[in-house]
Amino acid sequence: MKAVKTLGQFIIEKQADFPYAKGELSRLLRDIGIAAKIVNREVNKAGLADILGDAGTMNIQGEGQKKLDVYANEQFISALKCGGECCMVASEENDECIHIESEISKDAKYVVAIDPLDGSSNIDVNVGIGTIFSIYRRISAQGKADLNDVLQRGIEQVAAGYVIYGSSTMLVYTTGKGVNGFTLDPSIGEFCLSHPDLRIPDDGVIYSINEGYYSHFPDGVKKYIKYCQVEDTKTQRPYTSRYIGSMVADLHRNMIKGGIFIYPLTAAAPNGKLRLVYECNPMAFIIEQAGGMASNGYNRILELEVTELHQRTAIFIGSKNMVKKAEEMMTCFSPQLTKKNFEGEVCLQ
Ligand SMILES: O=P(O)(O)OC[C@H]1O[C@](O)(COP(=O)(O)O)[C@@H](O)[C@@H]1O
Ligand SMILES: [Mg+2]
Ligand SMILES: [Mg+2]
Repeated sequence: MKAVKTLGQFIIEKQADFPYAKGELSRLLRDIGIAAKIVNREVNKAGLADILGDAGTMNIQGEGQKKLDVYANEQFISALKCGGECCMVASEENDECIHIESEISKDAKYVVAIDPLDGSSNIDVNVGIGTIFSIYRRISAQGKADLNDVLQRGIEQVAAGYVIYGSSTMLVYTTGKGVNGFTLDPSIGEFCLSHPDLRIPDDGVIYSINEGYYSHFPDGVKKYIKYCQVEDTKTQRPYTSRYIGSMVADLHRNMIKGGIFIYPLTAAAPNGKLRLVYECNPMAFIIEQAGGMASNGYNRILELEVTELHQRTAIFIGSKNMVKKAEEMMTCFSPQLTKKNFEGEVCLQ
């Protein structure tokens, strides 16, 4: 019989990798795991629990919030407050950082950035959704943490992970020593190790991009899409197009099967849509740790300067050789695309 290893057991075992650590990061990961289970419980009975639909409020980015966005945000923040290992949270759903100044958190060393519910447009239709989190060590001196603690470049992340609420619920995370995946066993209420040492294939046959915006894409992206569609038996093209519209679900599939996920700058979103701090950096850390690559079309996502909490970026992420090919197309057909020169770009049809 195969022995079951729970997330809690795994975290404790892995603490040996950090001999000088005192267990704070382990407890922080445990707190996130607890909140994920609570959110999962609501997601699983969403149609019954008056938790579908709009909350009637907007976040700072002008996006209408769903009830589940608000619920998940509250649950993760509350778990981080109760856990005592986090001094500040940055969330997609809050304009400003939330300071945690309770007695138990006053010496906390970590800050957390979170997208509590990723794939909001899929909530009401029972399609895979997720949570994304990123953990940094605070860099400010004692006292109240400040914005700079969370505006660190992605390479400074201590840990990152995602939860996917799909046909099963999984928590996948890295602390910079590979990637491990845990499936929630509902019968015992525990995340159990199911995908040890996850690796993304170097090549893949799946490309994921919202092709409905094709006419708004930069020329480099259009050329790459055409490349994906051209018949070539040697490289197994044409590739398959798969787009769920939840970054977590699209990337999780590509992680397992191999593939690329792209959300470029578009004429309608000239800064990109996805957020660097709590969507792109954590996913880039995970994918790189699994052997993949993440770029904004020209540069490594993890090395981008972070100047704003809700900063957006273009992203090309997934199997190494696919991302390299897409970068090649960007460099050739849309060299150094920025918001400024993109607005005037004449797009190829
Ligand atoms: O509908 P679009 O423009 O294709 O955007 C889909 C993308 O937006 C997101 O839903 C944004 O995330 P949120 O739901 O957290 O705002 C991604 O998960 C997804 O990849
Ligand atoms: Mg999101
Ligand atoms: Mg979200």
